[in-house]
Amino acid sequence: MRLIIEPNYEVVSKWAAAYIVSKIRKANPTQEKPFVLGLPTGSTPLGTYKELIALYKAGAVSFKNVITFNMDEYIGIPEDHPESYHTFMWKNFFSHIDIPKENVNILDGNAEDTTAECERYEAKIKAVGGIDLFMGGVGSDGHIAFNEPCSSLYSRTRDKELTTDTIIANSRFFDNDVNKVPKTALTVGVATILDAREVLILISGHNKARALRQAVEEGVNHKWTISMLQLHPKGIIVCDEASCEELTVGTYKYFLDIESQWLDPQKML
Ligand SMILES: N[C@@H]1[C@@H](O)[C@H](O)[C@@H](COP(=O)(O)O)O[C@@H]1O
Repeated sequence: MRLIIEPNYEVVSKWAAAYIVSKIRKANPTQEKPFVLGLPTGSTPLGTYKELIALYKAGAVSFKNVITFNMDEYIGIPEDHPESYHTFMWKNFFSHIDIPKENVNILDGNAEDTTAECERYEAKIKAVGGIDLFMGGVGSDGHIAFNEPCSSLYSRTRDKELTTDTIIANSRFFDNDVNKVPKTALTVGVATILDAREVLILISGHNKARALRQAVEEGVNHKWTISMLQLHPKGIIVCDEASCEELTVGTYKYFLDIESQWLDPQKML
C-alpha cells in the first residue's frame, strides 16, 4: 500500500485529480477500449472533482472515452432529490465535463427488484472489462462505499442497512434531521472495489484519524472495511496531515520518506 501524506485538503484534492488524469492519459482510451473509473460521493471528493473539472477545462484531459461506475445510492429517494447521489454527481462533476451520458453508471435506488439491479451492475462492470481505477472516501468508522462495519470483506453489490452513526453523519445533508436520511442504500461490495486494478482512497480531517490508523497500522478486520485495502496489489491512500494524528511517528516518517519524490501533484501532469 502507498500512503501519500499531503499538508492539507487542497493538495490532497490536487494530487488525486492529477493522478487520475495521468492514468487516463496513459491509457489513451478509445471508444473500443475505454478507461473505467469508479467514483464516490461525500464531501471528501468534492475538491478532487473541482480539480478534475479545472484540468478538463484547461484541455489536460477528456472524459469522452471514460466510463464511470458510482459506488452507491440511497434506496427510496427520487433520482432528482437534491441529496440523491445521482443529483450529487451531475451537479458536482458530470455536467461540467465531456462525458457522454450513456457512459455514466449509478445504481438505481428505486429499482423494483434491488437484487436484480445489483446483479445487473456487477455484470455491467464485468462486461466493460472491469474497473481500472476506483476512487473512494472513508467514513469515520472505516466504511468504504456503504460497507458498514462487519460487512463481508468478500461482499458484492447489494443493499445495506445504514448504521446510526452513518445516518447521523449524513443528516447534515438532510436539514440535520436524521428522520429524513434514508435508512438503506445500494452499494458496491468490498470485493467489487478490490477487483479494480487500482484503488485510490482519499482521507482528510481529524475525524478520520482513527480510520486511517486502522487502515494502515492494524490488521485486516471486517470492523474496519477500509483495512481490506492492505490486500490489494495497488492500493493508494492520499491523506492530509490532520488525518495522520493517530499514526505512529515511525509510520508517518516512513511514508513521507519513501514517497518524498512523488508528493508534488504537478509532476504527474
Ligand atoms: N457512502 C459514502 C461514502 O462513500 C463516503 O466515503 C462517506 C464519507 O463521507 P465524507 O467524505 O463526506 O466524510 O460517506 C458516505 O457514507
